Amino acid sequence: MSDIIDKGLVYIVEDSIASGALYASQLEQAGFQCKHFTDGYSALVGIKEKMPAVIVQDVCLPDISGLEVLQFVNKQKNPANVVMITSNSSIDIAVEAMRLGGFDFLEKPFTSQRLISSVESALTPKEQVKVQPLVKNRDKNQDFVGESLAMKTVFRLLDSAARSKACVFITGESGTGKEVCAQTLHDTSPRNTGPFIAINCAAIPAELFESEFFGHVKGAFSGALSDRKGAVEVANGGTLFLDELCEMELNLQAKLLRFLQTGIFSKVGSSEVLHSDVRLVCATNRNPIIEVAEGRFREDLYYRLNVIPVKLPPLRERGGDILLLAEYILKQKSDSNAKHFTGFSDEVKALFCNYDWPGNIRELQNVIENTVVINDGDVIEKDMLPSSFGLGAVKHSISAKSVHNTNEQSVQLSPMSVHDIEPLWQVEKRAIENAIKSCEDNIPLAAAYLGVSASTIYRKIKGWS
Ligand SMILES: Nc1ncnc2c1ncn2[C@@H]1O[C@H](COP(=O)(O)OP(=O)(O)OP(=O)(O)O)[C@@H](O)[C@H]1O
Repeated sequence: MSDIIDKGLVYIVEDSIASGALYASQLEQAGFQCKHFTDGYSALVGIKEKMPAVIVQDVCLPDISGLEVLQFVNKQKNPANVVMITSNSSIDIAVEAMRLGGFDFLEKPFTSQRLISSVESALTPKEQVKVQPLVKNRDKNQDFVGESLAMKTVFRLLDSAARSKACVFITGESGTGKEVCAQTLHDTSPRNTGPFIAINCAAIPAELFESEFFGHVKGAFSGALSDRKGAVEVANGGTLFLDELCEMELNLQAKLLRFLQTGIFSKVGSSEVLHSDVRLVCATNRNPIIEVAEGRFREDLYYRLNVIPVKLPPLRERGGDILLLAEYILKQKSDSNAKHFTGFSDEVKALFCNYDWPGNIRELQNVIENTVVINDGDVIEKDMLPSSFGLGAVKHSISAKSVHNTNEQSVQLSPMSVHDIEPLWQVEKRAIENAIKSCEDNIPLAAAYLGVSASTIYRKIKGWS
């Protein structure tokens, strides 16, 4: 026993004497020292006298609210991380607590394993993390570039989110950097020594999703030739990024919710209960509120995941960041293609600043890469830009809507033989393929003109193969 003692002091703030004693005994067995307070005021006095390593507290206390205790802790010099305990009816308060800087929340009833792993991850001191504009991700060779007010707000939010374990829900148009944002959050969090596992919910066939997510045992289904770990298990101690979350099927949403509430799961084909300590970060380029309203996404899961919402602004709303990113990308692409470009002409800068960038940073990357690859020189001039960029800009100045209207008016409807009627999916396939071709294989741009998200196009393409 002696080798596991002294992991640190934990304050348990819980009005139920029986529950407080239970948590204390579970944590003490894991090597923590515990002190139990049965009301908020005595906890405040204890915190003032000595800051513990971690505080575990019920959000509903008999005298003051758990949120007040949390705010008090965060005003102290070296604040401890606070793990909130909630009942099902106080989830809203727990979510608010995460926004106010709480570290994690445990929904009653929870297992001792869940309590211990949450307290262990909360041991990391708060000062460790700092997300700066122009963050450098050394391992990934990927910066998160931005100096605009809109992006500074995002960085501030990531800064406070990084130190907690709370779920982060990233929304934004396609190509706005949701994955870079998730990676940056992981890299700047105390979990950065653990794995960062990204799953694209749109790219995994529904029948394989559960196994990809939770793993399977040998023989669970035909083709399951050996045991396999799923993303949840592989991401243990790190971050699990669920991209295109709204594409997840409803029955899997129920399983994800259960995992979030309990921290436990079973592999497909097995009843063994496993535990994993992951931080969930989700992203979608759909509007989750509409998905919930239209019954495609579970409301309870949405509120569970949307603890810290991060909205990435479209590139057109980032002002000076357009040129900052353009210069950053130009350097990358010039270096990787052994070219010597150092900047853009004033005319190109003005074009870039006035363009709408429906495909956001991904589109900016494509435009610059295409230009760099087929040209030489020091400065990018207007006539070096790919024709698709000019096309997009002109279309935008007329407005995408008016382009669509013009097309609609020019279609002549005339009766045809029933034998000439094409199945709808073929008409759709042709329209999509034509759009992609017209946009020189730039799928986000094609999606923007077709009025759908890029993920819809990727999904359709996958469905044809
Ligand atoms: N702020 C940024 N700084 C540097 N590079 C960026 C930034 N934002 C996005 N990128 C780059 O733009 C490309 C698209 O970013 P990412 O894949 O993260 O977008 P996304 O929003 O997840 O797109 P989608 O919704 O289509 O999956 C990536 O190559 C990424 O590295």
